Amino acid sequence: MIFGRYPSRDKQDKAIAVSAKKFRSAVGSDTSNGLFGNMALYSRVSGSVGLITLQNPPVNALSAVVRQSLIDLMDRALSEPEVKSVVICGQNGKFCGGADIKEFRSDMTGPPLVPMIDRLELSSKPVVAAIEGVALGGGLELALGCHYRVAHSKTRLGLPEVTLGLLPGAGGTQRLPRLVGIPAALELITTGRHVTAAEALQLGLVDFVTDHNTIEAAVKLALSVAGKSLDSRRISTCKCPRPPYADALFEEAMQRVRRSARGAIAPVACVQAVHAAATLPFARGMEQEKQLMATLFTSGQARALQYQFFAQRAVSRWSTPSGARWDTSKPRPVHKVAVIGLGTMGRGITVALAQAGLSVVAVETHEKQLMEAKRVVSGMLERGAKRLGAPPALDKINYSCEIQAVADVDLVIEAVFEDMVVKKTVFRQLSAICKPGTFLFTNTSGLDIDELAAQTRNPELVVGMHFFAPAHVMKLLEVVYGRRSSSQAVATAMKIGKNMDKISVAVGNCSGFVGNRMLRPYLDQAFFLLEEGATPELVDQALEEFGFAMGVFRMSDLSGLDIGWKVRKAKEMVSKTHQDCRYSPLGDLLCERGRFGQKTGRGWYQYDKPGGRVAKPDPWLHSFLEKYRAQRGFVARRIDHQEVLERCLYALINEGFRILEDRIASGPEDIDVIYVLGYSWPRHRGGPMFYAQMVGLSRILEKLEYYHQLHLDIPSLQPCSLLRKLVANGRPPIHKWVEVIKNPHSHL
Ligand SMILES: CC/C=C\C=C\CC(=O)SCCNC(=O)CCNC(=O)[C@H](O)C(C)(C)COP(=O)(O)OP(=O)(O)OC[C@H]1O[C@@H](n2cnc3c(N)ncnc32)[C@H](O)[C@@H]1OP(=O)(O)O
Repeated sequence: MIFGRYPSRDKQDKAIAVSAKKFRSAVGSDTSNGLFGNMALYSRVSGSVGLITLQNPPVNALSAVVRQSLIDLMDRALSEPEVKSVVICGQNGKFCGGADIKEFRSDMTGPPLVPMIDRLELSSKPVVAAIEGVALGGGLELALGCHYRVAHSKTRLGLPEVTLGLLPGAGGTQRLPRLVGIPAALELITTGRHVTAAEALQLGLVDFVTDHNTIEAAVKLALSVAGKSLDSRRISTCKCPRPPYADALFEEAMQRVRRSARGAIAPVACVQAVHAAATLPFARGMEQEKQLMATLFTSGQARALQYQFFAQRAVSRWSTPSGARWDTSKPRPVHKVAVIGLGTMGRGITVALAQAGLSVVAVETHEKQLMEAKRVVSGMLERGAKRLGAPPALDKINYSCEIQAVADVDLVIEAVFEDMVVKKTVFRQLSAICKPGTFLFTNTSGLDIDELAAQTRNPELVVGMHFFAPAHVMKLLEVVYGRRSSSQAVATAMKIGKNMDKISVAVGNCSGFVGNRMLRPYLDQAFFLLEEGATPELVDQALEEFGFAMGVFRMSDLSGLDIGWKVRKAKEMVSKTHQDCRYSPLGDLLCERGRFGQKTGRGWYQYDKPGGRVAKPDPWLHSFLEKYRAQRGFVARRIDHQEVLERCLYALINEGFRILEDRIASGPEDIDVIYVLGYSWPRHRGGPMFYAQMVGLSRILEKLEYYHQLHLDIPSLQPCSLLRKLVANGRPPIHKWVEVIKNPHSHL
């Protein structure tokens, strides 16, 4: 099976995994001292080197038992007179993925990391870290407490705590700037970026990089430095290099994180902690780090970010209401894929597939458009390859004007225009042309998968793939199963998504699926607020202060008002009279006046020219809104940010509960991952469903009831029965909601 953007990585991992074992047997290690707590192994190698191997699969996280084992084994190495130096490594080719994040949810027990690392650094015998696979967070902080660091060339290193709402609280904020300097430390700690071994070497983060057996190289180094002075090797005793422009550097870093953090507090605390390293002695800097960490550790933002970390992993364990599951459904091998339609989405999908190592047949019916697509796709591949330092996968793609060219592929991704009639025609053609068993996937943002499947001979082979633009960049993929999609088709779509380096979420078939279905009531509320007296600026400001990258109107201008207009016209919403149910024609009226957003230079805002990007309030729009309100009997009133957030977000959340109730998403994590990765929901707020839990389900229910009473003609404000049920069931924590959904009589 050709799967994986990094086809050799598994092999490499396996090779590294055996290296510690092989090394021990090659040098004739003495493991008679046995295992300690099963979380770290001690052996003596090459006569005088104590080798400690962390053993906590899958990533050798520093759980309480591992920390205790490490302390015990270090004491042992120090007490054995034959041992002159120590090497620390991790089992299965992974040095250490950091602290055990699962432990953060409960009261922390076991020995704390900070004194453990301090003691390690104080050791009279040299300690060498043999770093393979990953050294992240507490794992890298452990390595920084060692006196030497040897890394395998394929290792990734970093301090990603900021992405979990924390800072590197085991001395990382104090040791890293002393080792690599303030500018690099600031960048790495505030972004959480992983660096390659080559970059780590350049920065001075590691002392030596090897392509061969890392433990062998580390032991060799340990033997050579035994007995030598460690004075200059203890990072905590080094002075933090402070460039003359340090103040400006911190000022600039603080401005940068405030601008980009969208309200997240951890990046700001990270800058403050590094500032302490630059200005205070080590011990006082550590106190500062501890204080800042204490605030972050118990914050709602940290809980939200850690929830999102696990949610992004949990979505791969998909299930459907019919009983299909990730662990019982096997994907079918796929070698050759066709993409039909090379517009913006088709091009991005082609790039993502080729980068994943798959052979692609790219089809566009008109020669001129095909050539243009080829030029653009090649450019995208070349730019991507330059970034990754790899050759571009140009030879993976064959271009064709003939749909017959797809006859022998294993899988087709149709990416033609978002129009049911056009897509149905293509599906009928595909069903006739493709070899038996070919999967037929459609890229759509909300069309009915069952209707398309009904055009084919084998509806079980049809699945929806909702890509997000740009398709080769965006991490999210909604995999949409229809009523008749086979579990193998779903499993294959999920696997292809993973190969394209995406986080795929399996969802059921309904209008708009999960993401766009929830967006509808959110957008409606924004329009209604304009009718009632708000301006686009006010609504956008409230949403951007909440943490969205862009407010709803700026986003609408960017993506183009005409897109939604076409959909509404197709659904005959524009021409229909809306009697019982409130409908705002504001978007339609703007489109009728040619105001499509940035592309026409006018939309909810004005721009200096068509294609301009800087949104400015538009006096024309304000007077248009005034006239509109007067004509339709709306009396403008003062609307504050709180109402904007409650109306827009609670309506969206309410739809999320309906989606759970309808079993379109199998759990709240699916919705939250979709919203964070696809709709710019602020990650530090976890996602809409996690946010609902943080706000309190009773409050959400109460507010929805309140607004629904005021606006009986807006059904989306009517609290859904699942929300009522959860409140009636005592507001269980988010991970227990599914029990209530599956068993409506549950009292948990
Ligand atoms: C007072 C406190 C003092 C000090 C605090 C120190 C702070 C830290 O160290 S915080 C942790 C910092 N580390 C990280 O953020 C790394 C997180 N992990 C990853 O980035 C990746 O998992 C990876 C290590 C790069 C491996 O990636 P991959 O091979 O793609 O596997 P995954 O699917 O991501 O993970 C496999 C499996 O392991 C679980 N896991 C990973 N890291 C941790 C961890 N640090 N703690 C607990 N569990 C971890 C992950 O959840 C997966 O399991 P699932 O069951 O599938 O969820």
